[in-house]
Amino acid sequence: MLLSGILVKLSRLIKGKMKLKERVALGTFLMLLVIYVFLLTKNRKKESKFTVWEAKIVHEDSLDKFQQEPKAELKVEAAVFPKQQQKDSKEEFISNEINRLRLEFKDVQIDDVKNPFKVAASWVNERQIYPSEHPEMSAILKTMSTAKIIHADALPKGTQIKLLLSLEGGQKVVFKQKRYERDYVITGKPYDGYDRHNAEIAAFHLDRILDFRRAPLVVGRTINLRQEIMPVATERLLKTFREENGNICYFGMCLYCKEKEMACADGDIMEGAVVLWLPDEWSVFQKQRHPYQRTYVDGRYAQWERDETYCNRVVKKTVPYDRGSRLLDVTDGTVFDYLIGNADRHHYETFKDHGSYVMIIMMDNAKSFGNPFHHESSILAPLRQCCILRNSTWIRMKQLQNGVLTLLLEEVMSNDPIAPILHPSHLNAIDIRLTILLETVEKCIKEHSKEKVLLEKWDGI
Ligand SMILES: Nc1ncnc2c1ncn2[C@@H]1O[C@H](COP(=O)(O)OP(=O)(O)OP(=O)(O)O)[C@@H](O)[C@H]1O
Ligand SMILES: [Mn+2]
Repeated sequence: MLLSGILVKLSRLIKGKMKLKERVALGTFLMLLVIYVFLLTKNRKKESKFTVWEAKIVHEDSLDKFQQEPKAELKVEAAVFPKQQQKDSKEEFISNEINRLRLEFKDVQIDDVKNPFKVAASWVNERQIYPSEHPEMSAILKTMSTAKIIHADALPKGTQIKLLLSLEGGQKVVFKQKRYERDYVITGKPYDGYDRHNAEIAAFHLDRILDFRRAPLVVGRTINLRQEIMPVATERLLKTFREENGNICYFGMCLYCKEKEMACADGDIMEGAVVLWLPDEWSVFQKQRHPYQRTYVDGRYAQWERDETYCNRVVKKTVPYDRGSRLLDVTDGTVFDYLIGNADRHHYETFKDHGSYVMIIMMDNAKSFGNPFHHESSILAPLRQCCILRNSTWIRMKQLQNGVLTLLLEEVMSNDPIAPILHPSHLNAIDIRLTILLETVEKCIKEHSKEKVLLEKWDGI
C-alpha cells in the first residue's frame, strides 16, 4: 500500500503534475526513510560487535591457547563460527595434551634413554619434580617397573606398610602394596582405610595433567615376593613375612604395622605402586604441619573447622603464608586433594634450605580415591576461606572441564602395567568434583573480584 502510494506520487512528480506542498511532503518522507535505514544498519553493526566480544570472553575463560592467537583473527572467526571454533580448539587442546602426557611402555626401549634415573634426578628443582614436557617419562617409569630389585627393606617412616627397594644401579623406590580391589569403597571417616596403591598412581597422573609437577614419579608394578624380594630382603623385613592360605603376606615396620593386619599377595604375586625416591641432594625435607590439619579425634574440631574467618584472621598473617608462593601452593593442593578425595594432608614437606620459594611437594597421595560417592567438602576449606588461587590453575581447571580431565586421565593411565588404575565411578567423581571446585572459585570471584582471587603472586593483605 505504502509502496504503491509512493510510486504514484513519484510518477506524478516526474510528469510535473505535483503541487509544491506534495513535493515537500514526499521529500521529507524520503529523507526520513534514508535516516531510518542508516540507523538500522548502524545498530546491526553494534549488535555484531557485542557477539564478538561475548565469544571472545568465552574463549578467554576456556582455552588459554586462544589468548596466544592474534586477537583480530580471533574476533572475525569467533563471530562467524563461535561454536565450531570452540570445538576445534578443545580437540586441539586434547590432542596436544595426549601427545605431551601419553606413555608408551610396550614400544619404548629402555636403552632409548641412556640413564633414565639420572634424567629423573636432573629434573628436580625447588619448583618441580619433573618438567612440563617429559618425553623420557615412559623410559623412566618402565625402568622403575621392570628393573631388577637388588635390595629390599621395610620403610619405617609413617603409619602405613611400605617397602624401600633398591633397583639395579642403586636407585631407591618406595613400594606401596595393594590392599583393596578397584571397586572397594571406603566408608567412615574421610581419612579411614589403608593406603591405596592405585590412588598413588592416579594422583601422579593428575599432577601431570594439572601441570603442577609436584608429585614424585609413580608407576604400577607386580612383584614376585618369593623370587624378587625374599632373597634380597633385610633381616628385619623378612621377620615380618608369613604364609597364609598359600599366599605370602608381610606386615613391615611402621606406626600402625601389626601382624594382625598383614598385606597379602595373590600367591607369590604382589601388586603395588613404586614411587621414585627423590635424589639424595633433594632428600633433606622440612616437614611442616598443614595449616588445615585435622585433629583426628572424634568430636574435637580444629580452628579452621569452627571459624570461617580462620584464613583471613590467622593463616594470611602467619609466616610463611603471609606472602609469597606458599599459600598459593596450599590452595593448589586443595584443588588436587579435593579431586582425588584426600583428606589426610596432615603435614607437608618442602626441600630444606632451598629458599622461601620452594614448592609444597605432593608426596604421599595414597589415602585418596576411597569413596567415589562422597565428595568431602571439608577438603575445600582452604580455598573457600582464603579465596585465592593461582591464575594458571584456574585457567587449567577451565580447560579441563566438561569431561576433558577424565578423558585425559583415563588415556594416560591406560598403559600403566597394572591398568585399569581407577574404577569408572572414581572418574565420574572427578568430573563432579571439578565442577564443585569451579563453583567454589566462582563464588569467591563474585564476592571479592577476579583481581583479588586469581593471582600470579600473593603479596599479603
Ligand atoms: N619418594 C620419596 N622420596 C623421598 N622420601 C620419601 C619418598 N616417599 C616417602 N618419603 C619419606 O617417607 C615419609 C613417609 O612416607 P609416606 O608419607 O608416603 O608414608 P605414610 O605412611 O603414608 O605417612 P603418614 O602416615 O604420615 O601419612 C615421607 O614423609 C618422606 O619423608
Ligand atoms: Mn600417608
